[in-house]
Amino acid sequence: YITAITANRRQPHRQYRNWPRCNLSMKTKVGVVGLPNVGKSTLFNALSRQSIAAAENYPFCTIEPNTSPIAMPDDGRLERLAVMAGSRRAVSATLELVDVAGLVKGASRGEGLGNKFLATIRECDVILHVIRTYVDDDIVHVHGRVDPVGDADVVNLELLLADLAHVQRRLDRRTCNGIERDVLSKVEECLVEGRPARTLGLSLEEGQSIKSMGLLTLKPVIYAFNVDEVDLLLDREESLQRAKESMGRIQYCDPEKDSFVLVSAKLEADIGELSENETAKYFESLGSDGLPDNLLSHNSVPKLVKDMLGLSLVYTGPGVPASRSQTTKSHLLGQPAMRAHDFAGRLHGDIQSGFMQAEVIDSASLLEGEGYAGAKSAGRLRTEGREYTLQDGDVILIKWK
Ligand SMILES: Nc1ncnc2c1ncn2[C@@H]1O[C@H](COP(=O)(O)OP(=O)(O)OP(=O)(O)O)[C@@H](O)[C@H]1O
Ligand SMILES: [Mg+2]
Repeated sequence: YITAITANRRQPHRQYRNWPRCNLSMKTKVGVVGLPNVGKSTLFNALSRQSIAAAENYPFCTIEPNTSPIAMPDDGRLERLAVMAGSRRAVSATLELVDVAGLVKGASRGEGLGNKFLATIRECDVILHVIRTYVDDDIVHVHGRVDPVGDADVVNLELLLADLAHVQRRLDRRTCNGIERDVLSKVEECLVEGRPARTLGLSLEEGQSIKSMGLLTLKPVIYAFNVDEVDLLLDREESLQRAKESMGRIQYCDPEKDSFVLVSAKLEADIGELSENETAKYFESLGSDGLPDNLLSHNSVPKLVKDMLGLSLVYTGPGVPASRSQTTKSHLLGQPAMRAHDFAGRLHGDIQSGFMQAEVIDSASLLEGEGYAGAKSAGRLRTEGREYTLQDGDVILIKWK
């Protein structure tokens, strides 16, 4: 194996490790959220490059959440490193995508599928908020009109109200004391003013004290503007401007941290079913010569998630089991980046306890040169100790006894 791993610092407590009924999945989850029938399942299928989720033209098509792993794109580094290392398999780091049921006005009070799907979003680490901007009279819009900013406001307000109710319920309890009470009071004030909790910029300690609440408005948000295929292909600049302008008008958001991406879920779903030849013809019929790679959602969205969460890809191998190639949550807690010694623990307890030193080189310079042995004889490998902080794209070989 050669494996790409996103760094984490924590292991579940030994006592819980094999406890089947406890959800201790440490994968980073991306929740696809939005009004009914806006294209969430279509985008989910495009991102997972499979047709897992039913995506039909009627609201509440999705009820039970669908989940699928999505690979972290890395500009082909993993594949090239695997060839260089002569690995039989290359295992990419993944994120877990969760396709949630549509949300409607009043969801925080239990309307629509209400609380059930809110619980699903609580378990996610990032929200991918799908907004319909394409116009198609045949596709039902629950409000009967296409209104990206209005739609986003409805969803954001529901998330905010759900958090407010959740926080107030907790504050009513006598067991809520000390730092937890202080932080929740601060959050309550912020929510009452119509600002999501993430605008507070809580410290690490403050964040930890209310972590178990799984507050929805504390999660980073990426807005996915689901545009018409022609707009994406031929009017990209204009669509981008329109999306930027909409971002400026969305309420109950964090104008500084929230980010956005343009997608055309329908276009990607369509081309996913065509052969290469048919795809070329399809683009020709739309007056375009193709879709640049960086516009495909499975390239753009995970990259954005990676940047927003500050995840880093680290390569290791051989001998590391594929199951270790998981993207984990601990980065999200704002902890300092991972050190070589923590990383060794991620691979195996014995490797951590026997840690001697690490040989490190960044993948770009390794791929430029003549293989690992070549890099070593040219003196380009660094020897680092246990305190070394891993950088994005590092290739690391840990020596242990
Ligand atoms: N960019 C687009 N242009 C045109 N049609 C689209 C686009 N994206 C999605 N659609 C269509 O919208 C319809 C609804 O899509 P989908 O089922 O993915 O929505 P959803 O948000 O998952 O709905 P629900 O909340 O009911 O599960 C489908 O018929 C799909 O083909
Ligand atoms: Mg759906």
